[in-house]
Amino acid sequence: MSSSVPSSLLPPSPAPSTPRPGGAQRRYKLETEIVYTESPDQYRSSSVPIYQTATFKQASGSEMGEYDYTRSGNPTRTQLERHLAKIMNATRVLAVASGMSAMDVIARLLRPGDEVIAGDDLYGGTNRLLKYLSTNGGITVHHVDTTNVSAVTEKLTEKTAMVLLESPTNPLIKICDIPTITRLVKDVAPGAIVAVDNTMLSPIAQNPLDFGVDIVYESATKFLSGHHDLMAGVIAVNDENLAEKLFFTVNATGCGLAPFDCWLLLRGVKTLAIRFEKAQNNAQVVAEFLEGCGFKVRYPGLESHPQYDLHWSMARGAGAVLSFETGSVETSERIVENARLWGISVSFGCVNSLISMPCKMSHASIDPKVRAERALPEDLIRLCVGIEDASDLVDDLKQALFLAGAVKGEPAESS
Ligand SMILES: Cc1ncc(COP(=O)(O)O)c(C=O)c1O
Ligand SMILES: N[C@@H](CCSC[C@H](N)C(=O)O)C(=O)O
Repeated sequence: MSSSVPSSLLPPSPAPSTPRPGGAQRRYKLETEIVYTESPDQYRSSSVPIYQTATFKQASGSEMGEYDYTRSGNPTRTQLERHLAKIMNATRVLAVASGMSAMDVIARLLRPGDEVIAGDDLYGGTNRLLKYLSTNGGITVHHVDTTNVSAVTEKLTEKTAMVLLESPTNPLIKICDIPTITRLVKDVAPGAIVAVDNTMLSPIAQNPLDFGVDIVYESATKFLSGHHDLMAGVIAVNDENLAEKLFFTVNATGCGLAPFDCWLLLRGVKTLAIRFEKAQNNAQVVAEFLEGCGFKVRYPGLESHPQYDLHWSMARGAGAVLSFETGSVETSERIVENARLWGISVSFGCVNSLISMPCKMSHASIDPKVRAERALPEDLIRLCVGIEDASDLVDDLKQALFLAGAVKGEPAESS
């Protein structure tokens, strides 16, 4: 990289941290790196300053500074991107306006005639964008069961330009073998990009870049920020050419994350480890409770999960999102409506616990016929577990299940 390239455009270094100026560099454990941010601020401010500005003045008409215009680069965004690069084991991270914006930037690598292989269970918004591209962009999209490696490889051809994976999937919590699929894609279609949506786990629990995938992206609206107070997306890569292509689109389309949202995300990410651990512990308690009630529960923390061993070979945690079926849409609706502590809301990764019916909410944009073909149960309830007291969460579910007629017995403490 030439030294004439402004540092706003340089790949953020995943270099070790230097907690004391001039002191020895050291790579700390992830939980430590997450809270430690390096800042070149002239006043050594503890919190990274918000550069709430659209433009930057230049020294003269011919001498251009590091930054000129916030669409192209902003110091607060640079700090965020460098921090995320460190915790995502990436050489370059791009912070954009939302998770779908991240997906859009990645999708602009595709050309008419290209083929994409994606899951048959995936976030509804991703499905919608892929559908749009197949209808209007000359892209062929194959939706396959990614838990079956052969189902993916059978669709690989010289036209395959991208393989798009979620693991766990949203909302059926299916797990795919990311390292094996990546290796096979690289063997058969070396030019194809493997992109993984890591939103369900975040870098604290899984890092697909370590398995050799080309791109990891996340909706930072979820765990990374953690409070449902901003929309953001992040794209992480280790290939500088790829990074430049993606950055071109970010700059050309103007989807870079705004300075205040960068600051909020930087603030939120510092508590990721502690939030995630608590939410995940709660999710385990809730999953075991529901399984104990006799429901079919989908959660990789349960040994009954069909890809339990595979999941734990890739991930350091089970996450805080689980889903279960009740056998009846009406029963599920009653459960959702009787929950009090669990907010009826889309999204996940928030400190508050949420309950939803994917087919009516987050995945409503998928045609009902397609949902049926892909065996997405209409009665599915998705729980996005937060950091409240676990017994309060279980008590609230107990009373909702009882009032909905989904379980027999006495309602729990539900005054
Ligand atoms: C797995 C997954 N990926 C991507 C997205 C898109 O993120 P955003 O809502 O930030 O655009 C979502 C949710 O919206 C999601 O659940
Ligand atoms: N109306 C929104 C729904 C957003 S769903 C958000 C999140 N990914 C989830 O899974 O809950 C839309 O149409 O995109």
